[in-house]
Amino acid sequence: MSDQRLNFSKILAGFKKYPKPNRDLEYGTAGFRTKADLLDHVVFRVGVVACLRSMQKKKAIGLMITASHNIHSDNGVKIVDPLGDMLEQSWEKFVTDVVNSGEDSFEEKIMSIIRSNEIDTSIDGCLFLGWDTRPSSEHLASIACEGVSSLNGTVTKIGLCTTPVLHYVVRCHNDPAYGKASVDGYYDKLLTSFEKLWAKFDHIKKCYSPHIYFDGANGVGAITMEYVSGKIGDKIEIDLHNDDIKTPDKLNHCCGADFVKTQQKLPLSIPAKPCARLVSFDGDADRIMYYFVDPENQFHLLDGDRMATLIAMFLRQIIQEAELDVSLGIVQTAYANGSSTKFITETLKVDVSCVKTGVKYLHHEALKYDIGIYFEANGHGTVIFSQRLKDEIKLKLVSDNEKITSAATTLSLFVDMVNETVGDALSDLLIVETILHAKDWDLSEWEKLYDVLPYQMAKVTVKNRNAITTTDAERRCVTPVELQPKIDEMVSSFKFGRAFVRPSGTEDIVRVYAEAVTQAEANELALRISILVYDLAGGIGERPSLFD
Ligand SMILES: CC(=O)N[C@H]1[C@@H](OP(=O)(O)O)O[C@H](CO)[C@@H](O)[C@@H]1O
Ligand SMILES: [Mg+2]
Repeated sequence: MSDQRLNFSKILAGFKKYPKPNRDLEYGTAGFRTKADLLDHVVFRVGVVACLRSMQKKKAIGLMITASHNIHSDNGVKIVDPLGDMLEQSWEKFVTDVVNSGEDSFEEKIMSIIRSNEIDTSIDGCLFLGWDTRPSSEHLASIACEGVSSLNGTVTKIGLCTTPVLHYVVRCHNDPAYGKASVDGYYDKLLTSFEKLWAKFDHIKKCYSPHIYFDGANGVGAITMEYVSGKIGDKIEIDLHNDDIKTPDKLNHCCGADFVKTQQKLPLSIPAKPCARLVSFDGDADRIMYYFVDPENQFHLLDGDRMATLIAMFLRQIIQEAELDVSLGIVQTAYANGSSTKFITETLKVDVSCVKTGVKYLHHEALKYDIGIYFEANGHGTVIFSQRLKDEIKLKLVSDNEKITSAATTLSLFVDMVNETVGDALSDLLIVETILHAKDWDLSEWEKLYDVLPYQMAKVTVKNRNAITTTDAERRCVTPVELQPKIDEMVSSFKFGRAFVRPSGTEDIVRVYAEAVTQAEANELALRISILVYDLAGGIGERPSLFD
């Protein structure tokens, strides 16, 4: 181990320059995320640890500065592992330890990471850095660079980009067979395969309308779609809205995928044009929502569950046509609507599994299938394909049977249109548009696949949210011990009732989810469970009330 790189005085200088406030932070499902002005010390230290991770893996690592759908004054940082996936879980603890350490203990913490991971510190750390449109992002990115430099690592700045672009570029740098490691390479791969697939299904359309109204959340997704619109505008006309990235406080304000999903209503400035196809991205363009307003002015949402089922249905048919013997499965979380799970198992007859909230859990589970489709209900998801599947497709492409080669070509183009590294709103949009176009469907046809059960989500503030622990993919509560029996009793009095509670990984609250046969009952169940949580798990602030 050469100690030349380990110039602790350089790291110490950064620790002194960016002092840590009193409050400790934890690397959660979304990395570190909080008020932007509390993050200087965090990004410096994350730069240091990410550099160590790069040395350990002898591969490039990514750093993304974003707080996704949060308010403009927040920010955050996430580490991307060499294959473009989320940081391995064992390292979440290392990075948390360093971020929270004092000036007197950081050296020991860093040495312990180096020793326990047998890191050869003579290796050059290599990082790719991206950031979103937030006013604080560039400043934080430059401090992250200082952290990396303190270990003499090198940084390639991708600059302003979506989260999925950064994941993609990191993957391609380490695995050049996956694609060209640049923003242009990303667009080129996705859009070229989209155009070719489009041409395969270019028959007369009765139902599919080549027009979408797009909500960019006034974030980086708006820039993406402006570019994409110029490339595919001859196929889909994209009407851009919420594309003001110059006015910071507009970011995610009453718009974006998270707003649409949680509020179940139109975002600002999207026209309530009956039956038009409406789409929202979130602030860093890794989530997407489809929705429409019917002629009676009712709002209809097509969320992550809907996308997973649409994709499974399409791919199941193509793999049958290509005569491929491969496994196909969908991965969901407890937030997936009960009707979607029923439809997948009983009608589609596709394997479905449920995992804990957080994309890393879904991604990991999806790796078990040749085609693993994973989506959180909130619109974050993608599809991953095994090497075995990719090899089988190649064999089918040279089959003598025209139907088989045609299906294999479709599948091969589909694979290239997917950003397998992480949920990607653009890739998901291209996938959904391709399938709707191929099926000649509008959103109401898509919606007819199954009826969703009305649901309600609520938040309860408690003294210590970690007093709530869960099991069975967060569907059952273990502590406080008296809570789950009471939830069971409450749920049993509601037809098709289902409910669960879990501590949020990104906010200091407990989340409550309830489903029932009518909206009024789902609302009531959510409220009753919220009161249980408040009473049994140390609620603070105002007690949820049935009469407010
Ligand atoms: C109900 C919900 O939407 N939860 C979100 C939210 O996590 P919480 O742990 O619920 O705060 O943020 C995560 C990171 O973006 C995302 O993966 C997850 O789906
Ligand atoms: Mg996001």
